[in-house]
Amino acid sequence: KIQNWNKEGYDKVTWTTDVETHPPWLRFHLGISRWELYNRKDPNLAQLTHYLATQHILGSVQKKGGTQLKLLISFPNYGQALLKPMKQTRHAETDVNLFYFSDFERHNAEIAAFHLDRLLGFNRIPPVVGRLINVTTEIKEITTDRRLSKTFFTSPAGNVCFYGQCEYYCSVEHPVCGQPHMLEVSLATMLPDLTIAPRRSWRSPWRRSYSRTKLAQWEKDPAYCDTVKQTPPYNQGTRLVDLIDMAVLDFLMSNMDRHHYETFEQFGNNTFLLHLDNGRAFGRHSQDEPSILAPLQQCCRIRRSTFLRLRLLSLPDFRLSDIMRESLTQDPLSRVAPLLSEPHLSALDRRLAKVLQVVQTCQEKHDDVIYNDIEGHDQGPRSAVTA
Ligand SMILES: Nc1ncnc2c1ncn2[C@@H]1O[C@H](COP(=O)(O)OP(=O)(O)OP(=O)(O)O)[C@@H](O)[C@H]1O
Ligand SMILES: [Mn+2]
Repeated sequence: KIQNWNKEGYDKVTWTTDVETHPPWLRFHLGISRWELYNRKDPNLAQLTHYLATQHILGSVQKKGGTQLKLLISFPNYGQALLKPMKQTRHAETDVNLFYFSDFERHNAEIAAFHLDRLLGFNRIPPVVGRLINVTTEIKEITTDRRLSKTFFTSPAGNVCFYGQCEYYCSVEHPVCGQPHMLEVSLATMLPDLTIAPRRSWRSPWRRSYSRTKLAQWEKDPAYCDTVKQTPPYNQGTRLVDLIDMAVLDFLMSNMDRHHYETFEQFGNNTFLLHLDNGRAFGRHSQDEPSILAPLQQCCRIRRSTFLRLRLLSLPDFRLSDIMRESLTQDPLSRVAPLLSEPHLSALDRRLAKVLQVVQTCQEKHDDVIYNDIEGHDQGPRSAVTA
């Protein structure tokens, strides 16, 4: 209907202060709290991902920031998404001779990370959904980005490809290709603009060296956590256990690339940590990377709520691999092929057992391992099991 569209293809804005009139992305933005990005029971979540997966794409341009190629997608209701393309076949394991900092990003890792983070009860990753897009009609023919459009070509196999302009892997040797037009991508809901909700970026104390030859301090000093514990903001509140939550998430999905994390500035230091950028997770299922658990192992501390959730997910009736498999079937791309192969799903169970083993070893040596974050809080389903 012509009257509902202005000339650029955007919907007519009819929002008022009434939430009922808001598009899902705006509800999501307005629902961000000091403690979590979204409420897991909020029906808007399904709406939001449904819109990302189905709405007409109005604009596709390259997104600046970061090192690998990604696009910013615009929708008629003024919503936006961060697109990461499929760069390697879904189940390809990372080359054993590639360093973590040379690994390609995986679109299915972004999707699976969102599901895992939510099932762990964290709610710290912006909702992500998979989509099959037409590279020709939904990027090439509509982009206003000259730097991007210059990089399109037809491959020898007759597929439509592009590579964009960025720091790593943006070259004709690393093309992103449709088949011949259709391409699997991940679409992450965009956070509120930085002008509205500025974020602070923090370097992780357990950041890797990003060098072929050097070790980071935490890899050399077994008492490293003692220093961190005394350093603001880790010396107060939940920041240290939040970092350990992040390490647990990363160990489960084998993400070695957590160099930074972000927080919303307006909430100060007393707030949750955003788990952005999970594209290098789920690269390998046949091996685990114990060093990712260093924060837990070295600090011997974990939130009670996290510990209880992990124990629950290790029980046969709530097995992590089973609920992940189930959860991932809600994603539209699961119709093309499962988003995580069975070996990746069983790796989750194996790693979960390892996390619980580390906690147990800690408890044998210390008596302040479990950080009680539950007392005085709403006794939600997380407390269904007692420690
Ligand atoms: N959902 C989102 N909404 C808004 N901004 C985002 C979102 N996800 C990521 N960003 C921002 O985009 C930037 C790049 O994203 P991302 O870290 O995923 O890319 P990258 O190429 O892997 O970056 P790097 O090479 O630095 O690890 C980040 O600085 C982050 O602040
Ligand atoms: Mn990255």
